[in-house]
Amino acid sequence: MTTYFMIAQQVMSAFSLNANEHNATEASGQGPSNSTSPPSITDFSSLVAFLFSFRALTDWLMLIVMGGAVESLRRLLFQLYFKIIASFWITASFNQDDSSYDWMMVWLSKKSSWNTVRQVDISTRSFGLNSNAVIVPGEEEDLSMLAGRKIAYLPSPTLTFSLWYHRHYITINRIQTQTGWRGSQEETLQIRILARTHSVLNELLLEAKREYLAAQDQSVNIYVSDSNNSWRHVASRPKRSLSSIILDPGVSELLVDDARDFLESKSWYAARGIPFRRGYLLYGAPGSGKTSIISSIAGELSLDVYIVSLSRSGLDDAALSELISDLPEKCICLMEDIDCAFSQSLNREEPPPPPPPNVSARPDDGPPPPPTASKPTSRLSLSGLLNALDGVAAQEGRILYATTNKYTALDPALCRPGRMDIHVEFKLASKYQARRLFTQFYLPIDDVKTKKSLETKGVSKEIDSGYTSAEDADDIDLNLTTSRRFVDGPTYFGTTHGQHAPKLRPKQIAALAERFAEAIPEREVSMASLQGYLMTYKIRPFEAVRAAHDWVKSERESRAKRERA
Ligand SMILES: Nc1ncnc2c1ncn2[C@@H]1O[C@H](COP(=O)(O)OP(=O)(O)OP(=O)(O)O)[C@@H](O)[C@H]1O
Repeated sequence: MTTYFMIAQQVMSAFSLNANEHNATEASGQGPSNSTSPPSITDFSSLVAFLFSFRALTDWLMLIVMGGAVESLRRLLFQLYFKIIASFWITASFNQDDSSYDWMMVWLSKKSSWNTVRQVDISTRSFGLNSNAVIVPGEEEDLSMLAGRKIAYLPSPTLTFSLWYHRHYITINRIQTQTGWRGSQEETLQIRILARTHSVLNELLLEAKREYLAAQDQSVNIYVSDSNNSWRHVASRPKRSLSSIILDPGVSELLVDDARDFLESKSWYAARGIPFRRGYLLYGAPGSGKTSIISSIAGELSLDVYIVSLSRSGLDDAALSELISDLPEKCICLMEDIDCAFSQSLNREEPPPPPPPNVSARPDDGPPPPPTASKPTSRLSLSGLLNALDGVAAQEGRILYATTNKYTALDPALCRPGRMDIHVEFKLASKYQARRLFTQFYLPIDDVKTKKSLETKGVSKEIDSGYTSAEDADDIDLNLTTSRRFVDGPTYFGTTHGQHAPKLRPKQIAALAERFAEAIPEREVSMASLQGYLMTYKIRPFEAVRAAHDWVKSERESRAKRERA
């Protein structure tokens, strides 16, 4: 320590000497010099010599060691302090891309404490919900008819919020981090709970998940793969009842029962060492209900649907394998139009198609060449697809549905059991289907049920069933057309929603449906076109029956024209 005093003395004496010299110069009348006069060389050299003397060096060393020790101690104390504090807290982070983030955001948005917070974010994001789980109080009554999107309070990302949950103090932070140079942001929700054990976090998570799923009970979640090969939630669709899809007798039951049985048989598969996977190949005519039945089954079994678009640009074997292995344990994986995944036929034995004819070589007056297949956009190979379906990385528990209109174009390896366990053909409409579609179209069972339940609750208000209340259908003007010309109003074609169909008695509908089915030839038109036809007669069931013969004739003609072309 004495060294420090000596150094200080040396420095002081050097400077005081300098100052004396400076004063003396000014006093002698020579005025201040422009250049600052340096301290004398002997003083500096003695100072430097002193600073680097052995005694000084040991003192320096001691100073460094002591400083280091004090700093280490300070850091240690702080670490200890944070560890002690952290031991009272449980911190959970929820990444924006994960479903749990949506659960928590919906859970938070429903906390009444947001009503009193002074700084909040307002959001119209539904977090994957179709329902009114995310709303600002009072919105339901005032704006629900007008607002397509519900609004909610969310914690502002700039502040830390706190609330009490089951007598535990919780702080909430929304952390936004810049992820790319293009300014894209990633958000993490961080929840800290003042608790010693995880039980309160478990409770909170289960509550959030339960509430979320309850709000979502009436919808099916749709996920698609994005360009980064990760799954992104894109929509929640209302569940479609199985009875609304009219297939040949037994087909719906076969598909649903088999899938349900599969989901309950995990241990059976494990005991026999068989991969716990199931594949269904739905093939046949376009517009025959393949996609519709899959979405219905998803609703029936409460499964999310993950759509793999095989023709997506940039999708290669590795990306597909990554996507499939990233599927959740129980879900539906849907590959639509599996035959269109490749530019070439999905048959390994078939040679590739010949190159398109040279345009200049074509005779000028010759017929135009047949349209060539569109350019391949995905870099997927058949073996890549086969590996993704049942390779080592393939996800257990998933149900695969593949649809195609060209069954014979598929490679046998793709269709073999283990990859596609059940193949179901979807044919063009039968008379049975036509009859049931007609009945369903003009006798909406759900509306009848809703009306009944409202009546039993004593609600006298007439509900809008989409049907006129004419009791006697025979009184209806059957020649009513959907095209109307008002004196001053617009001219339009189609059926406006305000126009209602006559309310028919079940017996009348059955008789009409029978006549309608007689007019529809067996397996000639698709269910989708039948549905389209009935839509044009939405309010005119009698006319729909009367015009059915002509419609079938015109359908045949246009099909023949298409085939000739
Ligand atoms: N069997 C059916 N019962 C009720 N509606 C049907 C049926 N088949 C088709 N539809 C209706 O036709 C439309 C198209 O059906 P969907 O997309 O399910 O057919 P698809 O067989 O998947 O056609 P594609 O092979 O062209 O994809 C839907 O609006 C659906 O309501």
